[in-house]
Amino acid sequence: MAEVILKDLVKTYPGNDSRATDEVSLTVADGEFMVLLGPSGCGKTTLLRMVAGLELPDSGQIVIGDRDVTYAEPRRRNLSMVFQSYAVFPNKSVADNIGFGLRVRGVPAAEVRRKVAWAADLLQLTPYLDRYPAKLSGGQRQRVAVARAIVMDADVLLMDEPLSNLDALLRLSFRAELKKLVGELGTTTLYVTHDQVEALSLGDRVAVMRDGSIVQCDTPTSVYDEPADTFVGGFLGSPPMNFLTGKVERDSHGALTVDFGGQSLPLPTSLTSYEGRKLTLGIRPEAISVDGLGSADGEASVRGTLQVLEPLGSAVLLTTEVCGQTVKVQAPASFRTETGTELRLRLPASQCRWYDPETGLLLEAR
Ligand SMILES: Nc1ncnc2c1ncn2[C@@H]1O[C@H](COP(=O)(O)OP(=O)(O)OP(=O)(O)O)[C@@H](O)[C@H]1O
Repeated sequence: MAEVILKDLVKTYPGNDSRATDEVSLTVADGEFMVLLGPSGCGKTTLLRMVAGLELPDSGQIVIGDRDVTYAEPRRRNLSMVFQSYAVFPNKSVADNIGFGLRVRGVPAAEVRRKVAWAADLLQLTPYLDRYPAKLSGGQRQRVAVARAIVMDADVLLMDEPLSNLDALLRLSFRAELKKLVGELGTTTLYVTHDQVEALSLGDRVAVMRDGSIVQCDTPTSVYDEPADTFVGGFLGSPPMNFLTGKVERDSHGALTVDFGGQSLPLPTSLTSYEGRKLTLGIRPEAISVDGLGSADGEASVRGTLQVLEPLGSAVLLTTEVCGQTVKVQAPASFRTETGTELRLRLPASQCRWYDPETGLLLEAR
């Protein structure tokens, strides 16, 4: 196990104008499960491949443990990788697949057998050790790929979308298995995904990437509850955070409010410097309560016209319109009302995040 330090990593592929990674710095603590999350093309895989030694950075530094491995060959980095494609050898049995790396390394046969049995047991593959991959399910095949990676006793485990080839149910069960396994092993892990639910469920911390940079790196709770900018708030969550832009104005009593076009909310006192300027409110669909459904008194509210009601089983999703802007609300499963109805949407101040609409950055609101 080891700490991984990435410092100012820049990578530009030949023929591309923009940088695939743009001065990315990140420290992954010893034993930490770090998820790299972001949309397609944001540079996640490039970053992982540089850590693995499969790509060399133009500049910057990679330190694993106490060694600078920036330009070290992949096999000198003591890490193992699990890729999106199962990448198991079709002509080798499960046992031979799992033990392959150890045999290449010259580990004695008895030791290989012992470690294969250990990994197979952990990943519930013992009954399949003599089978060939063609006769395994997708989930079992992916477990073989993970088993092959963990037997290597690597300092660092790198995983690139390891669950993306699995169907939804398998993905869900294997995600939980993987979380348990990596937690037990305590290996420092870098895990790439574009699936936000996977990122939130697996990561000790999540580094959210955009256009070659890390925009926010924090615990799943923090990136979800306090998105550092409107991109992160809009990327995480299904449906994502609502954004409503309004102008800071004084009402008839002289109090500063954010006016969304006929309806307003009180302005947090720390944002009075925004008088006369625009502000964007960010609020999660599940943080909004609909009038009459047990919400506390004294909360600020706006009126929203119900446009669509979608029952989702465990909740209903309401699409409402507030001053010409769309606001999604997650209401209890039993909630029913006609479209066109005007609803009172309560927005607890503790759940409201405020952003500068020009920079998209989170503002400290008190
Ligand atoms: N071998 C390559 N040659 C040229 N450009 C590349 C190469 N690999 C990646 N890129 C470009 O670098 C940028 C980052 O790609 P990368 O694969 O790291 O993104 P990603 O976030 O992992 O995306 P995905 O989720 O789609 O795999 C993209 O613009 C991509 O087109």
